[in-house]
Amino acid sequence: MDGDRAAALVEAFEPGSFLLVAPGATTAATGTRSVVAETDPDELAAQVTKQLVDTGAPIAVGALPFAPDTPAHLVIPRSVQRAGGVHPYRPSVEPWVPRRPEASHLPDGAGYRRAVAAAVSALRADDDLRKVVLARSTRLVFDEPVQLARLLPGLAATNPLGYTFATPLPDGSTLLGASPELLLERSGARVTSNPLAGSLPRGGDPSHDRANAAELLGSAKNQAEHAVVVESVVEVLRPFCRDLAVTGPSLVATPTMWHLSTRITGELLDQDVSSLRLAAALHPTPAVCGTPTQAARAAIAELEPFDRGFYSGAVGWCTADGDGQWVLAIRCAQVREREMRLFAGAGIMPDSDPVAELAETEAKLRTLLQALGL
Ligand SMILES: C=C(O[C@H]1C=CC=C(C(=O)O)[C@@H]1O)C(=O)O
Repeated sequence: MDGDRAAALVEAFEPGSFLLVAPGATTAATGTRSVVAETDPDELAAQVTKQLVDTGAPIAVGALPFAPDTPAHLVIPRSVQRAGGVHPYRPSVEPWVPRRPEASHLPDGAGYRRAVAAAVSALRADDDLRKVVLARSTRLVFDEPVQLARLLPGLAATNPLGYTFATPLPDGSTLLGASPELLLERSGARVTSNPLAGSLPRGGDPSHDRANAAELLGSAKNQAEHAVVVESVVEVLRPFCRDLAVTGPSLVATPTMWHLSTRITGELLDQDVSSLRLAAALHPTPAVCGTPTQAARAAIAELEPFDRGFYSGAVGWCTADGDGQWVLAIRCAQVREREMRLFAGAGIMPDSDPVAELAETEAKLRTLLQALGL
């Protein structure tokens, strides 16, 4: 059965290789024929297509970073295996149950609330600045190396609607996560994006949970935060597509969060434009950066005390014909030996409440903390 094949791919994961477990498809890639590391989006897409054509490899896989001056890390793999969806999925590998790690936070809770308050002041003082996404990072140090192969199956199993991924980074570390958000998918001429923005944590009991969902749908702040993202995705895709259809917003749930979600679909005018080129054009959407992009980037550089690296970039794959799937690198961590750096951000609007935004990042961090049993 295809589900069994997909499960076998998930459970055969080895550090250094690539895995993307999407709702209807599982993609695994191992080995490195070559790496494309470019900053310019046109050059990146062109080089990846050329290498795919030259080598005959079925797909390129990898990650785009957050910062525009950091090169992407795209790998032409030696071997690719693909299967359908894995869900419903019960892992047969024993989960990794680490002993409690040492934890440190950058910034700490008070520091994050101060950064949100500063962003709110900037947003209120400047009519052009509409939204800034501020992130924080939690560093966990375990007493043994992180067991990626025993962590991934559980992460995939508990996120059936999400995109569970692991991808190698240029410094030898791994980016691992379970993203709820599809940046861009291209299949032939058909293009789909599914921006999420505007969130509330899931409630503990069913009535609290339903109340949070209703509150999110009725929240003017969250609807405005969401609209900014949809507007930007439509604006970027419009020149490439005919017949853009926008459906939403509706609610989607992850195990830890409620999100506002809009589905945007279109038909490509020119099929020479690859999924990678489109993903690079969309990136960074206001779901991870803010709007306008340059001003939001400047605010992030001033208010976030760490380099995002590949967090809030994109992870995915692309064929020589240009088809592919790219998801936002969120609900993720960078893993190296005994260390995991988790990241979570929240969209800050002029009426954001620092306490609520901190709680939102705590809930987002739980995607990985729960998979670790913490
Ligand atoms: C930036 C993150 O989430 C984004 C995606 C969905 C909802 C978001 C929000 O409501 O703030 C964020 O824009 C993250 O999880 O680190």
